[in-house]
Amino acid sequence: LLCSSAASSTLTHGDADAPAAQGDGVVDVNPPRGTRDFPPEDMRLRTWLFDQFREVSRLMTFEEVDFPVLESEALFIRKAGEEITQQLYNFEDKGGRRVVLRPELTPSLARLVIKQGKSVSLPLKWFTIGQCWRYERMTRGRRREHYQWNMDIFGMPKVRAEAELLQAIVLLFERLGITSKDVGIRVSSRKVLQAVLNMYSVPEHLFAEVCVIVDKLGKLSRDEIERELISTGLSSEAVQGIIEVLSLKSLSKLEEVLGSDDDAVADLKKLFSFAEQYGYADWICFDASVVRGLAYYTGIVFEAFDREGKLRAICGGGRYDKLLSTFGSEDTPACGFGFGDAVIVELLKEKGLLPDMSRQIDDIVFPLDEALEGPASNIASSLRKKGRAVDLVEDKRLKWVFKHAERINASRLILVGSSEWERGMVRVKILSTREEFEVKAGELE
Ligand SMILES: OCc1cccc(Br)n1
Repeated sequence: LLCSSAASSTLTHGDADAPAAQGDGVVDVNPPRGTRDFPPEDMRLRTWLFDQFREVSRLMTFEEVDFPVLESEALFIRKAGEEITQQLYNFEDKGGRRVVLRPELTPSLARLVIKQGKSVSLPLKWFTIGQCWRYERMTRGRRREHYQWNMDIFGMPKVRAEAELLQAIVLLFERLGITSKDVGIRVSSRKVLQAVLNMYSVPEHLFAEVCVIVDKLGKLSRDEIERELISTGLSSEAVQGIIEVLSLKSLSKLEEVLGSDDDAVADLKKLFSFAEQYGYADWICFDASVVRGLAYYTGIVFEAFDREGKLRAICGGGRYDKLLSTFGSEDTPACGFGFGDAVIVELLKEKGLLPDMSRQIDDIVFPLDEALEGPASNIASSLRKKGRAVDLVEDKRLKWVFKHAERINASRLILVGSSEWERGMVRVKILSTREEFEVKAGELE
């Protein structure tokens, strides 16, 4: 199929059913820009990572849910200027419906909670792992898709929910061999910002927009942030007050500014005391500058970062008690996080923690001549029914079979040869010890 003259990554096509040709009749075999293929070795790594996500979800007794990658655009139309809503992978389907490839999972989770209505009892602890999309001008060459593990708790109004979610994140990191020396989790509350805006009588409807701007602290210059805040109509005193409070890194300082009976202070003190009991206090730190970039957060917010500061946020989340009413439903307290599949792999590479992802199988069954292909099928079949992963090989020279066994880390090589078969036997080679012996075919396990 490969066109001899074209580069190896292109295909020619002869027949009418072949994919539409581009340019001079060759199809680009690369996936669409900003997206990834997962050939076997990459897929083994991804499966391993997702298995860790699932195991932590099991330990935390979260139930897995799923929903379509395709969602109604209406679920993501928000006016706060978030990057995520400005890069919607949106289009009109053949029925004239406005749809999107979802950019995040929380709105779908919320939609499903609303749909389930009274049929579910609270609190709900749900998780999902799903591909999310954004259409970003490829100027920065960034990816347009990634997979996210989301853990969300509905119907738990107190900071117990945040404490549970933080434990899930720490359990995950520890399973991957990452320590609190490698990663920290910055924790704050949007109620801090709410308190400051109240001090300056900033109208409620500006809250989400101000959060989205303040989330760019550290990404944009302070002047740029101040300009954007002023452009929303905030006074320069309010802007200075926001910047000053959000630079606080100590909870006691925050208490001095906001007072002990402030909601944010009470929530955070409770959360940090829980952290001591859970045993993950050395992972978390108060940082008032954390607001996260999603408009719907209303309370505690958090994000995990690599302490060397080389990477983007590893995961992040927070409380969103008012999201459901934006979909016309009764509000239900809610809290969750998203954990992407890309930054964590960059971190594991940095730390030399990528697991060995080479193939491993149990047995290779190989008939030494054509007349024994039938018995070889029988042997392979019975071993598979006993739970052995069997690669049935034929039409190959024995030298190739030994190389193949090494390549795919087979534990045993089972040779079906005519002299042994006449006596009802097969020859077994244990590849790790080179041990070799005959076994009755019917007694192979
Ligand atoms: O984290 C924002 C985001 C959303 C969808 C796809 C990708 Br890649 N990144």
